[in-house]
Formats: sequence, C-alpha cells, structure tokens
Amino acid sequence: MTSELPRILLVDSYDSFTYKSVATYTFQAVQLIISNSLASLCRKAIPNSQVHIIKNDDTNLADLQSYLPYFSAVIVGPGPGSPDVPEDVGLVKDLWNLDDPHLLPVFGVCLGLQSLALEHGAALRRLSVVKHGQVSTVEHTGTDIFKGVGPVDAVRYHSLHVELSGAKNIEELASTHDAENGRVVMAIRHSTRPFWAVQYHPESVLTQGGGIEIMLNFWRLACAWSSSHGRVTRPWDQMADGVFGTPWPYTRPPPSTPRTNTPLASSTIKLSIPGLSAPDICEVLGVDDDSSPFVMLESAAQPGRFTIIGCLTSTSLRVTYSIGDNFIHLANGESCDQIDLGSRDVWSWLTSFMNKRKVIGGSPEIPFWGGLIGYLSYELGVESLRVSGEKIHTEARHPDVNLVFVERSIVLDSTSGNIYLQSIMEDDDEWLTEMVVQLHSAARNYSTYSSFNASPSSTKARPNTSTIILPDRDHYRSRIDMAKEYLFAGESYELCLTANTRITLNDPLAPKASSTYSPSWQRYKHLRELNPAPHAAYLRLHPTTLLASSPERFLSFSRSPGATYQLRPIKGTVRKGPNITRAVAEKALRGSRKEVAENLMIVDLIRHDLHGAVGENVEVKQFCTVEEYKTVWQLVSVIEGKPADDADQAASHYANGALGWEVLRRSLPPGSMTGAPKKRSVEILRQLEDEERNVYSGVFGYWCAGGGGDWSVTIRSCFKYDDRYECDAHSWTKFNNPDFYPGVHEPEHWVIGAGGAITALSDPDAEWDEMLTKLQSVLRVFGAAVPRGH
Ligand SMILES: C=C(O[C@@H]1C=C(C(=O)O)C=C[C@H]1O)C(=O)O
Ligand SMILES: NC(=O)CC[C@H](N)C(=O)O
Repeated sequence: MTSELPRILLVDSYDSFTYKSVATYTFQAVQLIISNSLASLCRKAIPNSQVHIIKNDDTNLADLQSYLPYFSAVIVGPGPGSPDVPEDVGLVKDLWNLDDPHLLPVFGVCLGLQSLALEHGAALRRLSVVKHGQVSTVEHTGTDIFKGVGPVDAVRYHSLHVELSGAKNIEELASTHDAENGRVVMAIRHSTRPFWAVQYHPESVLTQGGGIEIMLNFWRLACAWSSSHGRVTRPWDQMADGVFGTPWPYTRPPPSTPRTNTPLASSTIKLSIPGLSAPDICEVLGVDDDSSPFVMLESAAQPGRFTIIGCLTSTSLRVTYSIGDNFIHLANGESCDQIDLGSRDVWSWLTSFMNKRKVIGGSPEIPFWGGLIGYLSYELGVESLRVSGEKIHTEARHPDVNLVFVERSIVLDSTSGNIYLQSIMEDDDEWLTEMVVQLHSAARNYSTYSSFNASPSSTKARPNTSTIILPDRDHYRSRIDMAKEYLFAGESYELCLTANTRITLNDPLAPKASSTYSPSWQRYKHLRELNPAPHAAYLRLHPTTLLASSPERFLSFSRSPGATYQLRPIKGTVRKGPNITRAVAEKALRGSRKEVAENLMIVDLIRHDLHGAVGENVEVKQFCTVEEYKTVWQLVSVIEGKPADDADQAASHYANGALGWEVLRRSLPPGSMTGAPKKRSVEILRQLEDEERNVYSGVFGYWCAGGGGDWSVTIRSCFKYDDRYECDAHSWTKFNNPDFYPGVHEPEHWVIGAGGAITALSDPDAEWDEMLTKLQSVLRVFGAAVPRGH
C-alpha cells in the first residue's frame, strides 16, 4: 500500500434497491443506517481511515471492479434476509469470486460471513432457537484475527448459521456453544484468499473483547497480504471523488444562504406564583374556546421538568403538510396560503422558515423561547426511509406535519417553581404586563375557590353512548405468529407490532363544543390525572386534536454551541400492581434476557441512527434502567451524540437548531416503534398491520427558534380529526367565525394506538396483555376499561 490514507469500502446490506449504474450515480448521502456503527468502529481501529459506504445493490460488480483499486479493503455489513437470496446480498456474493488482479482484503459481518461460507460450499441452516440481541461467549483459536485477543463476549443477531463440513478452503476461527443450538460457527477465514468474517456483531454496544481488537487484527493482516502480493492502492483522484463523494461521517454543510435578517429578541419576565398549575394557566389563556387552536407540552410527572404553553394569537402561523402534496399550507387566523414546495421537501422548507426566525436573548435557564410546536406523523418518517411495497395513501390525508409558530409563551419549571412569560413579538411589553396581572389575579381566585380545573365527570360517556372497537384478539395473535415467522427466517430481529382502537362518542346530551367549552380539553385534564406522564401534551391543531401521556422521549437537542442530542428509547414494560414492587420489576425487566435483548436491539439501532446523523461521537449514557410510571414500569436507555465542532459552530452561527432538525429527520420513525433493522421491519409491519398509524407512533414536541428541541414518541395518547376545519384556498376564516359553532351535536371519533415489540421469544398471550395494558392507560379516559382476557 502507498502512503495514501487507508480507504475502506463498506458495503451495506441494509436493504435492496433497484440497480443504479456507477457511471450515472454518485453514492453520496444516501440513507444508510445500519452500517454507521460499523463505520465508526472501523475508524477507531484503523487510524485516519476514509470509509465510503455503498449499498449492496447500488451497482454491480462489473462496474464496481473499476473502482476497487482505490480501496485498501472492503467491509461487508450485516443485513436482513438470507445469503442465498440474490436481492438480499446483492454484489456481496460476487466479491468472493473476484479474479486475482482485482482481489483485495474483505471482512464480512454476519450476513457477510454467511455469504462467504455459502459461496464456498457450506450449508445454510436455521438456528433451532434464534439469537437476537443476545450475548454469547465466543471460543476462538487465539490466532489470525483473534491473535492476542482475550475472552470474547459477543452480541448475536442471527436466525441462520452455517455448517462448514462440506465447505472448501474455509477455516473455522471461532465458535460458540449454547444449550439450544449446540455448536455454532462464529468466525472463519479463507485459507488462501484474504477473506475473514465473523458471525456476531463486533459493533454492538455489548460486544466485549471481539470488537475493535478484531478490526485491528483484520487491518494488520490486510496490510500484510497487500504488501506480500504487491498490491498498491490507486491514489484517490477526482474521478473517484465524483463517484463516492465525502467519506463517512458526512459533515453537514451550513445552509448555503447565511441568515441576513435581524434575529428576534426575546423579552422575558420571571415570576413565582405558587399554586398556579399548568391547566389553570391554560384556562386563563382561553383553552375553553374549542374553536381556537391551542398547544401545551406538559411535564406532568417525573422525570419531566418544563411545561410549555403557547399563547396563540390570530396571527400565529400554522404550518400543515400532507404526504403526497407538493405544497404546504401556511395559515393564521385570517388567511390560508398554499405554498409551492418546488424542488424542496417539507423538511428543508421548515429549515428555511426557521432560519429567518432566529431568536436571541431568551432566558438560558429554560429550553424554549419561542418556535414551532406540534406533531409529525409516523408515515412522514416512513416516507423518508423510501420503503418498498404498498404506497402510503395520499388521497385526502390529514396533516402529517402540523405545527404552529409560537411567539408568546409561558414556561413552567417544576423544579424551581418559576414561571416564565415570554414574547418574541416586537414591543410586546403591554401583553407581558397584562399577563402578569391576569396570572396573579387567577392565582388569588383559585386559592379562594377550590381549583376549578378538576376533571369533570362529563368526560365519562353515559351508558350506550359510546362504541369502542378493540383490536381483535385472535387476529392480533395471528399477526404475532406471522411476525415471529419473519424473525425466525432472519428477515428482522424485532418488530414493534401495533393496532388501533376506535372510540365513537355519540351522546346528544353531552355538553357541546363551543367558544366556552372544549370537550377535548376536559378529556385531557382527565387523562393527566389518570396517567400523569413526563411527556404529556394537549395539541388542538385543527383538524387534529392530540391528547398525549407519553413516557418516552424520542430526541432532545440543546442549543449550539456545545449541543448534545439525546435519545431515550423504552423497551420492556411491566404492568404495575399491588405486588409489583421495584425489586420485582427490576427482576422482570433487567433480570430478563428477553427484555434486555429487546432494549439492546433498539439501543444498537439508535446508535446507528445517531452515528448517521451526528458522526463519530455517540455514547450510551445509561443502559437498561428501570423507571417507574403511573401504570407501568419501563426499561429505559439513554444514548447521546455530539456533532463535530465545526458543524456545531456552523449550527450556532447560521441555523438555530437546524442540525437538530436534521438529526430528527434522519432518525424517524422512532426505532422503538419499528424494530430492527428499521427499513425491513417497517416494510414487514406494513404487511402485518391493517391500517396506517398516522399521529400514533410519530413524534410531538418543539423546535425552539433559539436552537434547542425536544420531541417525544406519540404513544399512550389518543387523537381525533375534525373535518369541519379546512384550509380552503386563501381562507381559514372558520377559525375566527364565532357563528361557526352551530351548537349541534356531532359524534367524536377518537383513535388510540397501542402495541409492543415482538421478538422470537415473545409469548402471544403476554404480548396481547401488554398491548392492552398500554391501551388501558388511555382508554380509561373514555370511562371504558378493557376486560381482562378480552
Ligand atoms: C408500542 C408502544 O410502546 C412502545 C413499546 C414498548 C415495549 O415494547 O415495551 C415500550 C415503549 C414504546 O416504545 C405503545 O405504547 O403503544
Ligand atoms: N445480522 C445479520 O446479518 C443477520 C443475517 C441473517 N439475516 C440472519 O438472520 O441470520
């Protein structure tokens, strides 16, 4: 090899795509998720390595061969499916048959090992008991890629394995032994060609001893082979650069047009008014007027801390977008404009929208100064994965993006008890002063009369006035069985299966929605009492109303410079009950191989996602901790990433949180709601689930115009669509029209989604029960309970 920097080609078997010729296709910036942690491991082991990632079907070998001379070695990543299915392995299969002039060192992982072995005559078998996210002790020869390596405990993600008895030129380097499967091959090498491979996942967070050590040895052996065979890497040139572009990690360029307008200044007043709750404040602000939009993100339980209430005005801008449209709606209380997206997507449109609205000077103690609040649907995330199979329906869709730009807000800090009134509108002191008076006066009133916002009994449906359509038990169980078939076949490691419950409320005697009474607000107050949650929300963004009591943060990002990106996936749920103490829950969750494996798989998936979005600095800060919620115990992990310094600086200078927005775009839909690997799992789930998920399984939260953001997973929530609100071209007048409420009774149609992660170890009855437990936490707000054993 020459003094050129080591160039590694990482072939990702994440999924299949139609073939694109190298001649016409550049590989840069494609949606690659699964290989990012492997790329990171590679960069840690091989100093200064330049890792270029392609997918296994981005090209064919004939084309790729002309580029192989630029690379020092190839790494072949893991993937769903089977090595004997051409679409699953793509060009990987051909790498093992390179002719001598093109030969170069190759390192295979999992599917990569299986493909190498199969190509040389090994037999492919299914494991008797599949191993997904499970740690096994690996016994090795201590030679070759294991030279100098001590004990190895490695994470396995496989349903298939190879038997080497009929294989030619393949030597076994390591194996494991488990009670269910007996001896299973864990590492191999080719006896004459420079090919090595491991069956386990060296990049998993729980793999010990067999990660970086193996990669280092591979690199040492690769260099030795190249020099003994006189192989010299071709110097990188413009042509290669044109095809492969920037190596991983892809740095995010700052927006091409730096912000030119003056930042908005935040004015803040800090108050301490004991006894005034978040719902009290909402009522002072007019939440009872059902025809007006209203937003509150509430920390209604630990570990949540801040509650953010939007004080919307008739000029507050609403942004809505539905998949399939090439426009967004931008509306306020007076008008509604349809804005053509042109060549942009909704994500980049919102980036420029926020780029013009940078806010400075807010209180550093609080995370929100003003900005976008609302939700993003599950399908919006799915769309950016470009999954194959049935298309997302685009006709008459409800909004997939539904946000409001909040200029006046109230933030409550539950730790200090402080209340922050703030505005980013120009010369808004009058409003601030007026609000101070109103809040003080409300506090006096509420302490004189007992708080008037206790939830009224009117949220309970009277007998025979509600219809609840629960998922069908047998159908759900049959879907669990089908999901397990996919897992046994190696198509996925974990699938988060969900189903919708529909509630229709049709009580002509119930109080009607009006400008002084909001049934959905009353229902929300009931929900926050029944299921107080750290990520609660009341979002009345017509046509959608969302009531959330989620325990799960998806992504929060702090302001640049020094921004961190934190994800907090939950996997592992135990229903609370009189005998379920913390010790019992710890045993059932942390002590359970099944629950820890479920959580680990999502942690590994999120590490991939975050590596893909922020680059190298990704750390698991907390692994599998048991947290207590109102109705359940949950197993929670925390993963944090930091952007590279230059990207962080650029983010703080130009784009007020655009980097966080980019991380969000690249990590949706939430891995805890899909399973792993993400893309194939989403495709399978679309086969298994009968309906779209819509708001459920997406995220809700905020993007602060001062730079931070916090988005929660939309679970333990219910939503409804109100078709009366439409953004007819250029008119949004219905919002403002006091006569609009005809005062007639209209039925309400609510949806609650619930589900859980299915793994090969899942018991269908227990999974059904777990789904009901989650459903129950919200269904009770309708005065309904699911009978056990339903
Ligand atoms: C699918 C849901 O929850 C998800 C699944 C969990 C699990 O399988 O343990 C836990 C939290 C969520 O990520 C839901 O609440 O509907
Ligand atoms: N992690 C992997 O690459 C899995 C390979 C294959 N799909 C299996 O399940 O065995």
